[in-house]
Amino acid sequence: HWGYGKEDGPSIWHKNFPVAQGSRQSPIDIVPLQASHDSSLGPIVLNYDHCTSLNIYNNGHSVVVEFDDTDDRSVIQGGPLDNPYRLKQFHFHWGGKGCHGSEHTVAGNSYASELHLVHWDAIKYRSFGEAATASDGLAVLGIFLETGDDHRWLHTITDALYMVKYKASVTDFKGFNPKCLLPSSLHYWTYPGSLTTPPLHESVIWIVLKEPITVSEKQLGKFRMLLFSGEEEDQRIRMENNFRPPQPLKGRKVRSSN
Ligand SMILES: NS(=O)(=O)c1ccc(NC(=O)NCCO)cc1
Ligand SMILES: [Zn+2]
Repeated sequence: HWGYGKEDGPSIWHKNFPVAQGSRQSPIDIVPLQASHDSSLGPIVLNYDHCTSLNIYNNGHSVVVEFDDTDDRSVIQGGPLDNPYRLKQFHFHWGGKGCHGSEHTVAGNSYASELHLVHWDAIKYRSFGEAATASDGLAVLGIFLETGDDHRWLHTITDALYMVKYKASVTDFKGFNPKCLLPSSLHYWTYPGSLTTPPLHESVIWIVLKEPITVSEKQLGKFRMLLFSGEEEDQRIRMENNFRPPQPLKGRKVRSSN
């Protein structure tokens, strides 16, 4: 199976997932000065007030908070999107102690971590699975995390991580609204890309916020106590550096909201 190690990491994924060498792969290095400002790009609008988080689980690659996406209770719309897209889950990517772990980079600089809020177009497609294989089926909102002061709301998540230490462990996680994880500005870059993990489907409209949120090294350290490995496995492999490096732009245009 795929992972982030020497033998099963991003440089090997193309063997089982040839689209890894496709024309619209993610993440990318975003070069602000080369992004084209597009005045037709309106603001993104997040309607998360009636969102219903269900559980938090360790899928062996990241820690994921899942939402009830059986109706349009929490959606993202506006910006480059033609329809409202339903929130399905969010998860993180991070580095090892002291080194960086974001997936997207900005003018070659990486952040300590990156949060992905994954949405799908439930107007046009009947399921997440169907949307995930369509060229415009998914919209992922990327938020950079930099280290500094404690984040006042992230502890709700980090306090639950000990419950999902091992791969495939899951626990209830109700009443969490990810709106508390947004920075003050919703200015963004947007470009057509892919899932950043296998199956690497080229089905994502990426919306990457320019402003990072600040979390403490202590809070980020709690993500690193998670394990890639399952409870029954004898090897205990710390979950860290679960990020794919930037991929070739291949002529794609990155647009800037403003
Ligand atoms: N890192 S990412 O591009 O945001 C991403 C989001 C969803 C997936 N896959 C997913 O949601 N599969 C649904 C069932 O596992 C993979 C990568
Ligand atoms: Zn991700």
